[in-house]
Amino acid sequence: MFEKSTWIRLPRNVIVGHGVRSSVVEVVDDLHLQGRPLFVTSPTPKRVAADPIAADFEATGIEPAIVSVDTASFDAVEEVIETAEAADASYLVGIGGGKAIDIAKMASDHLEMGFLSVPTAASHDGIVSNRGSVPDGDTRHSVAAEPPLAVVADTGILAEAPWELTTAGCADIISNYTAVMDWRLAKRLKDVEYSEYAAALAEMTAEILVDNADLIRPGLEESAWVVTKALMSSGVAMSIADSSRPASGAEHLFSHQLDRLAPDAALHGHQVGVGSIMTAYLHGGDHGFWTNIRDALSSIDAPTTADELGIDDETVIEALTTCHEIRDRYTILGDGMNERAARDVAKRTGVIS
Ligand SMILES: NC(=O)C1=CN([C@@H]2O[C@H](COP(=O)(O)OP(=O)(O)OC[C@H]3O[C@@H](n4cnc5c(N)ncnc54)[C@H](O)[C@@H]3O)[C@@H](O)[C@H]2O)C=CC1
Ligand SMILES: O=C(CO)COP(=O)(O)O
Ligand SMILES: [Zn+2]
Repeated sequence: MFEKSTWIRLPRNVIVGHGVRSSVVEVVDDLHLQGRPLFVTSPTPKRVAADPIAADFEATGIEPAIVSVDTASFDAVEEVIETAEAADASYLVGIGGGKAIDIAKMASDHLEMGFLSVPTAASHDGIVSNRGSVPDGDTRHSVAAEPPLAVVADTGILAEAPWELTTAGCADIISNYTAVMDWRLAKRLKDVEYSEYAAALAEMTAEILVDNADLIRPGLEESAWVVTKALMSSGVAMSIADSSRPASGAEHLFSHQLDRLAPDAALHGHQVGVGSIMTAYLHGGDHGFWTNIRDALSSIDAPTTADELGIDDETVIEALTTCHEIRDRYTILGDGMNERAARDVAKRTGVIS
């Protein structure tokens, strides 16, 4: 008897393009959302997006509540939940980088309220996904959360964000190559749940981004367009899989461990990019495709070495040898690398000197 079933949760409206920031009010109307919104943001995104969007709401007689969060933590999620209850908010709007959006996602999951995702940086592929990532004890990876009802991505705002945020988004996408290799390996060795559609979409997204690398240049609004579409597509792959597997393998374990060992040293996307160079090497050896990953990253100005990440060599080795422990996710790292092997891969790929 056939007993499989699947439930794919995706946004109903996705609006991307120049000046679409001013469509948020209309999108809320289209979704039939009533009452007062709570904006979840952080200092710069508040200035560049949340305040002008609040003015649009005020012009219609609705005064949004606003909470500004600085770090991705359960305390911040709690603060948002309390603010939403105190303000009698009926839905949330996450406005900012990955952390603000993740906090909004997790709080809305808890509050059983809808939320909208309004990215101000094309820096990560959680813009659309139904995953939220907040450190919890010894873990640091995404968990199931509320998917956005709608995404409003204004390419004008995204193009004006610091360039490194965009290159981080590109690197988060390029890392899909190794994430999917890890997923296939885990399917073969451990028979984990696997979706060919989600894997193909994640890989194709990386491929299209790399093929369009020439269009990705600082200050070009078209770059924001190309990168944002890729981030959306990668997020959809995660939603199809109902897992971050299509976009997160050992390179993400490495990055999550760096977050714990060297907090705030580098952007998420940049860390996973460097991780991906090394895990590509582990998958393919000397003649593998790791040089393609490295070259794709450097073609869009993303870091390819520990030095460029601002992280010292020994921290890289520590992260490589311990990161398999932070999550029950089988990858090319297997049951862990020893120090000699870790030093060897990091040196051969030029990540450390
Ligand atoms: N839930 C998911 O599926 C995923 C979650 N993530 C999570 O997202 C986070 C990484 O996101 P990021 O955006 O890299 O970090 P972030 O949210 O910390 O943003 C980096 C900095 O850029 C600032 N910023 C944002 N927009 C700006 C603008 N327009 N102008 C100037 N500054 C601006 C932010 O305020 C922040 O200070 C990590 O916590 C990661 O785990 C990443 C991928 C997927
Ligand atoms: O960053 C992500 C995908 O790019 C989310 O993955 P994690 O589940 O490893 O946090
Ligand atoms: Zn990521």
